[in-house]
Amino acid sequence: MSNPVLTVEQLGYYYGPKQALKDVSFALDAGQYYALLGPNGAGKSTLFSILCQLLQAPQGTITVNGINAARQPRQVLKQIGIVFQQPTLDLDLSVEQNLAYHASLHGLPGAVTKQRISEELARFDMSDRRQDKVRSLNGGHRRRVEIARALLHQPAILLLDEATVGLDQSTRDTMNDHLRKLCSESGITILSSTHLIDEVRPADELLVLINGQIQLQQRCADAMASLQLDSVQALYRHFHQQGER
Ligand SMILES: Nc1ncnc2c1ncn2[C@@H]1O[C@H](COP(=O)(O)OP(=O)(O)OP(=O)(O)O)[C@@H](O)[C@H]1O
Repeated sequence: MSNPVLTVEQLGYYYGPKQALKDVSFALDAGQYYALLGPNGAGKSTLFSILCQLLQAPQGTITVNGINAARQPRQVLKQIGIVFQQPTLDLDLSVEQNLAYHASLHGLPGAVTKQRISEELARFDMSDRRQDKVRSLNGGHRRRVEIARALLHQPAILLLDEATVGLDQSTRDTMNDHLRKLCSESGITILSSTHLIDEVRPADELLVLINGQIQLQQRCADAMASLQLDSVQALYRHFHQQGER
């Protein structure tokens, strides 16, 4: 039987009269890469803001590793790492200082912090940039540091909100390779939102969110096969047209 790391049930959210999420339900398994695909305005950022407790949903239930987020919010936050759409590193601090600050917010002791920083920077091939100011890094390397930072407290789930926006194609490809490897090697679950169809790979688990509603949760290749569609683009078009109706 599957034992989901994250369960979302019947989530709803409104901005005034505008309903941004409607009856959103899904479950994520450990060690999988999930692509959350949806056009601008679909509700991806709203969903992420609720998952990391920046917004409170008036409807629905979120459970992480069996812990109810409404009842034990801090316990759940410890299980979640997030990289926001907008960069949030301090450009005038070094890579290490940025990471150490995050570790202190999570209450990690000094020795553990040093070791985790070494491990995460090594994972992203960034060890030699540890003492450099973030300002001196290119966009792709800054993103790597943000992802390393989000992993320092060893969350079960990593949320990436359009994390590859603004990066060139080859940097995006490298980043996407890194992220899939992270899931298979470390057992972490990644939920990565994007409106870029070419970021989704046939082996990914796919969640399609349109107009605040989940239209599909299935392995991308399986969904293509069952609908007899020959590309991720065609699959997305299919659900986009359905969502517009
Ligand atoms: N603060 C807000 N006040 C009013 N409406 C909002 C607010 N934030 C988002 N919305 C609306 O809620 C809906 C969902 O927005 P959201 O930003 O979650 O979508 P998204 O899929 O993340 O889009 P994008 O890819 O453009 O970031 C949209 O219709 C948006 O206009």
